[in-house]
Amino acid sequence: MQQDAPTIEQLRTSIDTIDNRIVELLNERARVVVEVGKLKSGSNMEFHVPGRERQIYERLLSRNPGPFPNDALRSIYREIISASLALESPMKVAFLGPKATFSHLATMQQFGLSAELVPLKSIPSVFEEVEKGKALYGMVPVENSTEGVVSHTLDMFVESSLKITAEVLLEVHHDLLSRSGRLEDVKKVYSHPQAIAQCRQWFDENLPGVPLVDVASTAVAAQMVSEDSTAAAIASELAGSLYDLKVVRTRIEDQVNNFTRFLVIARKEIERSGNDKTSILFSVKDEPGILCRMLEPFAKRGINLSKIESRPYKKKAWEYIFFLDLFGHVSEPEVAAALDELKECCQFLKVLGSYPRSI
Ligand SMILES: C=C(O[C@@H]1C=C(C(=O)O)C=C[C@H]1O)C(=O)O
Repeated sequence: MQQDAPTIEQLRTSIDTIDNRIVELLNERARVVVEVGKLKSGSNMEFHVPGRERQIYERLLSRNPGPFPNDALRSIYREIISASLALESPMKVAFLGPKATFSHLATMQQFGLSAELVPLKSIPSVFEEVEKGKALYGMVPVENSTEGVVSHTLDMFVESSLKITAEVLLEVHHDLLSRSGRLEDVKKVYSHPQAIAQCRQWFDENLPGVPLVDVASTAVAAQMVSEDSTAAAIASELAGSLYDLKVVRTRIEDQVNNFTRFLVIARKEIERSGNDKTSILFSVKDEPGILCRMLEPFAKRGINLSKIESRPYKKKAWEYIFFLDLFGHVSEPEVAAALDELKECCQFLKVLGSYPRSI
C-alpha cells in the first residue's frame, strides 16, 4: 500500500516537536553552564574562556552533517555561548561608538548579543576603560583593506600595557541612507572620512557635485540625517534601522572586498590555539643595514610576516616605530628565537600579543 506524503500541517507539527526539544536542550545546557559558573566563582577562575569556546566551534562545525549550513551554526552557537556566559557572569565589552558603528557590528560578531556592550567616544577611551578594569575587553579598528591603517589605534599601543587577544575581520558594506529614500532629494552627504573615501567613485558616477561632508562616525552621520530631509548618510544597515532611515542605495562601496580588521584588547593574555598570529612593535638602532637585518631572523626561520607598518616615534623626531604581524605564537621556540635575535637590532621591543588567526 502506498503511503500518502505528509501534509504541510503534519510537517509543521514535526517542526514544533523538534523546536520544543531544542528549547528543552538549551535550558538543560544553560543549567550546566550555571553549575560551571558556581565552580569558577568558588575557585577564582576566569568566567570567559575563549579557548574552550573555540574548541566547541571547531568540534561542532567539523561534525555537522548538513544540510544546516556551518555559517548559520556558528552564528547560533555564538549567541548560545554569549547568553550562557551572561548567566555565569555578565561580560562588559567597550567599543568605539556610538551605537551602529562598524566597531559595534564587529563587537556583536565577536561577543554575541548578550554581552554588555559599552559605546565610548574615542579609541583612547576604549583603551582606558579596559586598563582600569571597567570593561573586560575593548574592540578597536586597526586597518581597512581599501584605506589602510588606523594610525590612532597603532599609536595607543606604544604606551599601553594591554594585550591583543583576538582579531576580527568584518566585511564592510556601506548604504546610502536618508529620510525619504529618494536619490533626487539628496543635496548633501555626511559620513566618516574613511567611509567617504571608500565610496568616492560611486558618488562621482551617481551624485556628482553633491558635497561630501566629514563627521566623527558613520553613526553620527545617520543621526544627523534623521533630522535633515535634504541630507543622506553613508552608514551601515544597522545605523539605518536605529535612526529610522530609508535605504537610497545599498552596497555603494567601490571595492567588492572591503574588509576592516579590528583588534580585541584585554589586560590578560590568551592561551595558544595552534593557529596563531603575533603582533609586535619595536624601534631599531640607528646603524647601516639595520632595516635589512631586522627581517633576517624571520626570513631564515621561514616565519611568514603578514604586515609591517612604520609610524613616527612621537618622542623623537625622525625616529620610527615598526609594527609587525607574524604567523606563530610567542611560546613557539622558533618565534621566540626570532624575537630574541631581533632584539639585538632594537632599542626596544614589545610583544603586543599572540592571538588566534581569524579565518
Ligand atoms: C561554561 C563555561 O563558561 C563559558 C561558557 C561556555 C559555553 O557556553 O559553553 C564556554 C566557555 C566559557 O566562556 C566553560 O568555561 O566551560
